[in-house]
Amino acid sequence: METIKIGLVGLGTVGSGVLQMVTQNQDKISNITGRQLSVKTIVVHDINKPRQVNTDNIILTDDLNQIINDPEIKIVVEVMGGIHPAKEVITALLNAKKHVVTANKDLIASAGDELAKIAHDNHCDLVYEASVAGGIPILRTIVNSFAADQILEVKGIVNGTTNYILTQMQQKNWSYEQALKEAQKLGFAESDPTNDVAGIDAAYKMIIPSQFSFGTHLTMDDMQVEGIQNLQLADVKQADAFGFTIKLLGIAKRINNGIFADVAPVLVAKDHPLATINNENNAVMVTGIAVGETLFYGPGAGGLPTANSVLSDIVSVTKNIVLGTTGNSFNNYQHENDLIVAKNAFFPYYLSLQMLDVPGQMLKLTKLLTDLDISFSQIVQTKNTAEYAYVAIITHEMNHFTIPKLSKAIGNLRDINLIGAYKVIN
Ligand SMILES: NC(=O)C1=CN([C@@H]2O[C@H](COP(=O)(O)OP(=O)(O)OC[C@H]3O[C@@H](n4cnc5c(N)ncnc54)[C@H](OP(=O)(O)O)[C@@H]3O)[C@@H](O)[C@H]2O)C=CC1
Ligand SMILES: N[C@@H](CC=O)C(=O)O
Repeated sequence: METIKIGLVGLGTVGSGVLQMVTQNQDKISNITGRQLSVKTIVVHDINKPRQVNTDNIILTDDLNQIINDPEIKIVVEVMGGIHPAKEVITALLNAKKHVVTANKDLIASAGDELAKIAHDNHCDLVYEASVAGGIPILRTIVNSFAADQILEVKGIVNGTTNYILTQMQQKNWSYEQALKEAQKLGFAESDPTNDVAGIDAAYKMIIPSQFSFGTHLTMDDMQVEGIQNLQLADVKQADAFGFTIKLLGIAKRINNGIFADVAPVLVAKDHPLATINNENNAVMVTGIAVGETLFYGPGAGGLPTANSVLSDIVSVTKNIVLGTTGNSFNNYQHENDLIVAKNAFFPYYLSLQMLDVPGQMLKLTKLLTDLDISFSQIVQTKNTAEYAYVAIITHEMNHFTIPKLSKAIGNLRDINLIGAYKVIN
């Protein structure tokens, strides 16, 4: 049987999982594709670093040219991460007529269109199933299974690290720092976890299925992005008392002819399926006009789950090589949407405030809310410190542009502070 040689760029959490899966699943892969696959060369940053996987009979190098100039290597997996030099690496690989599989959401969200054109011009495949929600096969599902339906909304938990942290904080009372450290040890977090906790990793990921779903390329500037770094344990507990679990959610929804997209902590009703997604697991809910609500669940991070998505891409590229059908875009749907439609987005909100505990304060607060047309269904006031009270409110549906107005109005006061303002999903 003919063998297709593979190159890897990166041998960390995901690269090691890919090497392990290619080695251990030979029989099934060759049965399906009619080709043997074997990893020939791996490019890493530091060739002297001890490795947790067996690299016997594999060339381990820090020189990308050993892949670029090797005509035997047809498919290259980029799992080094980051935007630079990954962009230059993938460009060079495509120009050298290598098919590329990547798990790099930062890069695909930022420069996916440009790289797809380079791939097309070189008759090469560029595929990236693992870039969104790790082990959940969501992108190919949207391409194939939602090909004819009109997608109205894609929302979900698409960052494993933050979901792991929130779960440990909620269920085990771990501190934020303790939970983050463990997520790093387990290989879920990015090498610099800032993007995870600040919601940026989730925003990069939301850009990709949004493009597949709505045909419109969002950029980071089209989205409001808020992470979990400022989330207070008091709000986690109060949300729980109100009957909600706080999750970092990405939401992209069609409103009239436009798209609303953001990433932020959201209070999710405890009986909503997304509230039950714990640890590093992710879930993506896709709502189509014809099909209604669908939910895709699985591990969103980790070596082997992510490697499984990479392997599904490798198998698909291999089939294309065998059939002579390489060079087609992963996603073909293009559609003009107005991106600035967010003014029509309405949600109930959870507001938490700290205010000086003196007579007349509650009246002052409710007047301030009324002036902004904010009405509410639940309000709780508890003693916080000797001087201050903590107030938590669930509002009726309101325009999300009201939040900056509220923040500004409260910012002018000395005796009331807005601590948190999070959307609520029932
Ligand atoms: N970890 C996860 O659960 C998931 C990760 N991803 C994505 O997969 C990609 C890889 O992530 P992960 O495996 O966690 O990352 P790691 O940090 O564990 O591994 C990165 C690898 O890339 C190598 N590398 C870094 N810079 C260079 C360079 N300039 N030249 C050559 N090699 C380089 C490193 O080499 P060395 O070992 O010598 O330091 C290392 O082997 C990222 O895009 C990430 O966002 C996607 C889904 C899930
Ligand atoms: N750091 C990411 C890894 C997968 O994309 C996450 O935690 O989800």
